[in-house]
Amino acid sequence: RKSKNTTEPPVLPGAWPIVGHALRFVGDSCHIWNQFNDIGNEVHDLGGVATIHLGPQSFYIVTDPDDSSTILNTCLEKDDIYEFVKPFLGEGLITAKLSIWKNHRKLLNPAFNQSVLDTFMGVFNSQSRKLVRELEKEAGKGPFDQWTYTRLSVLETLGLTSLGVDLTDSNLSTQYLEAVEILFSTLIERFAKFWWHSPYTFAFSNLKRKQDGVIKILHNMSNTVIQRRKSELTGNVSSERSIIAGTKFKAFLDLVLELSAEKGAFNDREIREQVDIAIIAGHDTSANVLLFTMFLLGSYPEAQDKAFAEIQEVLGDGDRDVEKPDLSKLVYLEAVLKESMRMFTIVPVIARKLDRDVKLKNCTLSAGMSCALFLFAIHKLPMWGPDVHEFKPERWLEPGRLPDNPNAFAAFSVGRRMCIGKSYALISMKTTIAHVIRNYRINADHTKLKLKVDVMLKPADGYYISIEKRT
Ligand code: HEM
Repeated sequence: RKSKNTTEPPVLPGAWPIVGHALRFVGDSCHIWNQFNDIGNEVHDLGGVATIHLGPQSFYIVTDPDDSSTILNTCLEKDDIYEFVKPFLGEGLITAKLSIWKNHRKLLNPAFNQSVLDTFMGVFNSQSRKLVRELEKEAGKGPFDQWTYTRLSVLETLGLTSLGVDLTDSNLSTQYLEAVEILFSTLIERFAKFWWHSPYTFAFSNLKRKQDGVIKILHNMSNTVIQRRKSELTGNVSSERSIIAGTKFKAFLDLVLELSAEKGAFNDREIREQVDIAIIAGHDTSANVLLFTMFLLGSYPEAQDKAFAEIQEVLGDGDRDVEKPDLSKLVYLEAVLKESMRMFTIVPVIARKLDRDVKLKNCTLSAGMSCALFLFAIHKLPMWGPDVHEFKPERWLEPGRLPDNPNAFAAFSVGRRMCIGKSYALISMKTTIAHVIRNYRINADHTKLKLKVDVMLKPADGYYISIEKRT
């Protein structure tokens, strides 16, 4: 494409005729993750912004935190690459076109208000206790994969809080979790094969047929959730939680249903899309951060001892619930979570469509182009210090240890399209870890961890830890 822009960023060396850099991505999801890392380093060496070509398509890659923040604050339109997931998520918040997103985000923000989140503390505690009970069967028995336990727990918690439905009794959740994994693997396979980027070529692939099958299972889950909640509300079974006591706020699904019934804000398809987004964005993210965090605590016994000591100091020796005032006192635990998200940025890359020319520090990006923001690479820049590759929760607490740059941490993204569930995630994760660490000593070995990117960053061979009951 011809651009009038004369200050374009450099092209990453090594492009081949016609295919450009696409051959770098030929391989499995571990290989793709390794390529992301290498490309992140190469782009950093080129000044933090560069262009890559995947067949006929070109992407800017950005690893500079200030440039990344400029883009995220200027361009709110999601890139065409998000079209891959639209058969599943439609115009839900994550994938929505800007014109739809503006209105929907404004309508849905109140469902994540602090007053709503406060009312979830009971569920966060009871679900964490349930997880602790479930884990008991693994205590003292050597390494096990904590994947199923934690993801199921987080999914059920999301059901009981934002969605207002009890999914603890159904095997729908287990089926759903398996389908999500398959969907993510099909998305990354499509990304790696640029000739399938076009919906016209993709339509003829076996991969598309496989994807359609799992999307049916995923939509079955959201339709079931909506039906259950609707019938509960009509039967007035749980009208108590429908309106959060003492506030004008409602939890997510109740708000969506109310806005639909009273203001026609969402049609049936849009209700399902919002529920799909809430489930996928709300469970897989927090569950992955929890899994990586437990893994890291198991690998760094000193950090685990410090976290345990803090939990005992704040909650006492007994077994009481984590309450709202405790959350702000669990400062080391918060540092552990942030450091875990820095080390393992589970949403490693996000992308925007540039709807205007964007002037950055050393170059200007052209309107109409795609731009991938390498959040994981920002978290590994030399500005984090010589110990950038080490797990050091202390860096979040000791003055002068963090980069001066406020854009250096972007695990929840930045700007107006950043994560709507950030506070929900932090509160629920803190509560869960506090209960788990209070009950078990974790052991793990991070040196054996092999990573892959399946849309989200994940371990290639499972999240193996072992646990011992604390006496
Ligand atoms: C530790 C956990 C989480 C992490 C690291 C995380 C990260 C992110 C990131 C990086 C984005 C931006 C995506 C993009 O620009 O393409 C995002 C968006 C979003 N997240 Fe989260 N998230 C987490 C938890 C949650 C939870 C618990 C919920 C809901 C209950 C949630 C709901 C959403 C939604 C709806 C969006 C789209 C926002 C918009 O475009 O307006 N997330 N999240």
